Amino acid sequence: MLPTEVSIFEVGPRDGLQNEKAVTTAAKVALIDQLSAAGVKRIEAGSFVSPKWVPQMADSAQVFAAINRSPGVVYSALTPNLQGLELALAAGADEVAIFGAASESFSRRNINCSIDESIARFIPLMEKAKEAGVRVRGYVSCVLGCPYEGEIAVTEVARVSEILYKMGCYEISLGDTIGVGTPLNARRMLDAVAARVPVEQLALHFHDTYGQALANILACLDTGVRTFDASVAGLGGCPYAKGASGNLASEDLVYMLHGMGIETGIDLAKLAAAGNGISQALGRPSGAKVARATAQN
Ligand SMILES: CC(C)(COP(=O)([O-])OP(=O)([O-])OC[C@H]1O[C@@H](n2cnc3c(N)ncnc32)[C@H](O)[C@@H]1OP(=O)([O-])[O-])[C@@H](O)C(=O)NCCC(=O)NCCSC(=O)C[C@@](C)(O)CC(=O)[O-]
Repeated sequence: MLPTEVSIFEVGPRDGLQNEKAVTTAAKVALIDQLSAAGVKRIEAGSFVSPKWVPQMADSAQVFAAINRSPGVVYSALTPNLQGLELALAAGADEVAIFGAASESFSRRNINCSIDESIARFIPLMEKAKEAGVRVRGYVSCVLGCPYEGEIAVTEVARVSEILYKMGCYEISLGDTIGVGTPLNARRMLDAVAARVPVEQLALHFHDTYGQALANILACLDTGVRTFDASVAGLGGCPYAKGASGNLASEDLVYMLHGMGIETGIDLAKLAAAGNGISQALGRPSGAKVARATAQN
């Protein structure tokens, strides 16, 4: 059965802007404030990773300090280790996200350790987050393919997802990091993970490299999954995934869902304005088809 409402997890300020060189802190803050004003309730506002690895996110504490916190909005931060969690807590993040992978090669390139080592690193983070009363989301990258290893077994995706879930992550976001998935294999992957983690605790995170992200979501909509990650203006990619392009544009996802009678709580015109604003700051047109369509009218 199709849902009547879903939750959109906005990753543009983090997943999108982690790849952009010249974005000011003020532009990041303006984007986040426009997103909350558009009715977005879950916003990944930054990450507390090594500034040597991702200098674009080095001002995340300043971003958290400057945003105009809207009641009912959860402002989240990406954290790879205990050090990141402590910085995120000091900055006032409402929740954090750990990130692992279903590919050994990607794990090494992205966080400089094996999958097993990453899990060991997450244990003290999970304990400290629990103590602090902060919820933890878990990402699994490369669920439909890896830039270094190619195809990834769904059994490995399900294994890593189940470990993160059992460690206490309240939600597991399944990332098609390089956007190579197509609808039938996206559905097969989700079914395999949902056999080991309750489907209501899963989220889908599709990059749109080959223009398949909406089709993939459509193929998975009747499974019971209720959370979809997307990035305003289609910003995104991963600095450690060669060839990764932007995420699915939030505007295009909201357009499709509203057209199907599925509520998101988001005002599409305001969301598109937020996407246009950050695209202007980046000096290029928005990657959202909705933005292009409405600009022509
Ligand atoms: C994990 C590490 C830190 C390991 O990096 P490392 O070099 O192995 O770490 P280390 O523990 O040896 O520390 C080295 C230095 O980093 C510092 N450091 C250590 N941790 C932190 C921290 N949290 N915050 C700030 N500084 C930190 C630490 O203090 C030390 O500083 P130094 O003594 O050299 O001056 C590094 O590899 C890293 O930061 N990686 C992050 C890469 C990243 O952010 N990738 C993009 C996000 S993932 C993604 O986009 C995919 C996703 C989530 O969207 C889903 C999908 O699409 O698939």
